[in-house]
Amino acid sequence: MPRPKKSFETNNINFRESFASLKFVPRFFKEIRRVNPMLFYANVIGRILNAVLPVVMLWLGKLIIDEVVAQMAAKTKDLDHLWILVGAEFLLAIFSDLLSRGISLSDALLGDQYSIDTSVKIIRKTSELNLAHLEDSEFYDKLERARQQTTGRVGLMSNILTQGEDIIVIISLLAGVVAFEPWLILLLVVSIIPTIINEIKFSGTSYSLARSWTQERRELDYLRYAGASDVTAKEVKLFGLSEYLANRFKGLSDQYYLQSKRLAKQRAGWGSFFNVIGTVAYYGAYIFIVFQTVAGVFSLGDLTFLSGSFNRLRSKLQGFFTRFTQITESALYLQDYFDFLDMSFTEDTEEKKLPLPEKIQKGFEFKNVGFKYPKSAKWVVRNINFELKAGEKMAFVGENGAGKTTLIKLLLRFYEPTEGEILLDDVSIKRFDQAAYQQYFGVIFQDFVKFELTLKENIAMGEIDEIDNQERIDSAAEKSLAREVVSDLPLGYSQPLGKRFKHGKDLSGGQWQKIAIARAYMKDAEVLILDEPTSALDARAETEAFQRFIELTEGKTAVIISHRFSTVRIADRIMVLKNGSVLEIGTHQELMKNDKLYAELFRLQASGYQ
Ligand SMILES: Nc1ncnc2c1ncn2[C@@H]1O[C@H](COP(=O)(O)OP(=O)(O)OP(=O)(O)O)[C@@H](O)[C@H]1O
Repeated sequence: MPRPKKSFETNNINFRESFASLKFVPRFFKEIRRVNPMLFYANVIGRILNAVLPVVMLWLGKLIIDEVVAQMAAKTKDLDHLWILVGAEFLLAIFSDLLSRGISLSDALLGDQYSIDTSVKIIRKTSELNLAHLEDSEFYDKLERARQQTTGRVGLMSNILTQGEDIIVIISLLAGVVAFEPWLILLLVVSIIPTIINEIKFSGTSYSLARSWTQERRELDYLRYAGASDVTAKEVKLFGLSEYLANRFKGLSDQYYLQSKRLAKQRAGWGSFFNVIGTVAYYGAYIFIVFQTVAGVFSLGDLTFLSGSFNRLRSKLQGFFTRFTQITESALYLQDYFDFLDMSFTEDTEEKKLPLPEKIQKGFEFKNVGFKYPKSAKWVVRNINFELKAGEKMAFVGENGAGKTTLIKLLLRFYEPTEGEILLDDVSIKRFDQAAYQQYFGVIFQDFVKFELTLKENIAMGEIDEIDNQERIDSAAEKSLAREVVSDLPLGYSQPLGKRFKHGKDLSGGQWQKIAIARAYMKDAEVLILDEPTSALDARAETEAFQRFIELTEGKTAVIISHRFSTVRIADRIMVLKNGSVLEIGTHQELMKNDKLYAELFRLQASGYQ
């Protein structure tokens, strides 16, 4: 389906809004200073020194020329003073060069450290989010904007510091010019006004364009990934999707390119026009200075000092305003970043949190639980009533989309029920601290993560603090049948998994699952949840894995979701879900006797094996 043409003008940011974003700059600098205080202060001091150098150099230049002219006219020449001046200028030139290099170096180092710091902050913040955020596309846009510009923020730092430096340069040059000829300031103002108008005109436009395209940019990233990644390569090749994906990518990028080009052309066009006006004003001033020199009011040294100062002032002021727009624009990204860091994910209940029971006494109870996903009007589950008793092994079965995983997400407090409540030992689970409560569970989801790290790390992810506890890792691998995977691999536990990195080895679906199950055993959790963890195991391995699971989790509470009835029947009780409601619940024998959906599905599967 062709995508409608997109315009960004509707949400264009104006100058006032751009200006307001500057309020984030102090916080930004506090963060940079915290990253490396020594380097930061060295940078600032270096810049202050660097700022006074231009006017000192110009002044020295003027003194040298005046001295040369005086010596030319003198009968007996005495060049000592002149050489001192030239020597001083020479030393200053070397110092200035070293200083500039030192500043660039510290900019780069500070920038690198700051960008590491922000990336770490973003990763940490993302872990505070709940699932509702992570499944919300608007939220992703925010995250994308916060993540973007990590390097842009580094540019922002040096831009702001340069701006401060330039303010000192401008003040010192202005003081010099005013001391000679206050009149010139008027011409200076005239020469600079066009630049200001130009900058105000375009302020915020690039940011607005980028912002209005956040979602599309994510789409472009995705298309790039879908078209060129090891994960999708098989299907892209077999179904011949490469052209389709490339064209879709190109179509969307071209739209962005065209808008961006239009903006760049407008900017360049107006910029050149205003610059011509500025140059005319500058030459007006220059002619004035030349006339005054010819008339004998100014010396030759004054001429070089004034024309040099005026020219520098003009370019510094122009740079000041252009940079100002760049700064406000980057500060808008800064706002996105701080907005993201400041997002509050704490629950709004003020009630004091209760301590979790050390051992579950009674178990969990779902009381009239109903749930709709955020922004969805559909009840995914409703009127759910059941108990998951302490120490019980319960299986959830039901057709695709019946709501099994959703119940698990509610039990884990990834979402709050829309109606009803869930109790743990007769206390609403909302009363416990969320993070502590979630630590209670060891969970393997059907879409568990295949970390492209070493095999050992993949198992240890279940309880990462125990990564050096080889005994525990061995035992988890033993219990989950992952031992044989370890011994099959040339590097054993140190084997990098996946194909992304050097020496990486990919595993079969079943081998990955065994490792994921080991992760669950790694954690000595009160409650274990396995959401279709054995779907890729062969029949023998699956039966063995489940038998072990039941034996090894003796006394623990567990929920298993599976579509294989031969497995499910081992559970203490089975809950059958249909269209978001509990259809029946009981032991295998009870449900067979009931002769409803469970019995029907069981027989259907059993007949398939005959
Ligand atoms: N994040 C979500 N946002 C909106 N709807 C969702 C979301 N996740 C699941 N659903 C919907 O909720 C319903 C139940 O999904 P759920 O994953 O709980 O089913 P399931 O019984 O585990 O299915 P399966 O056996 O296929 O894994 C489905 O109709 C699905 O479309």
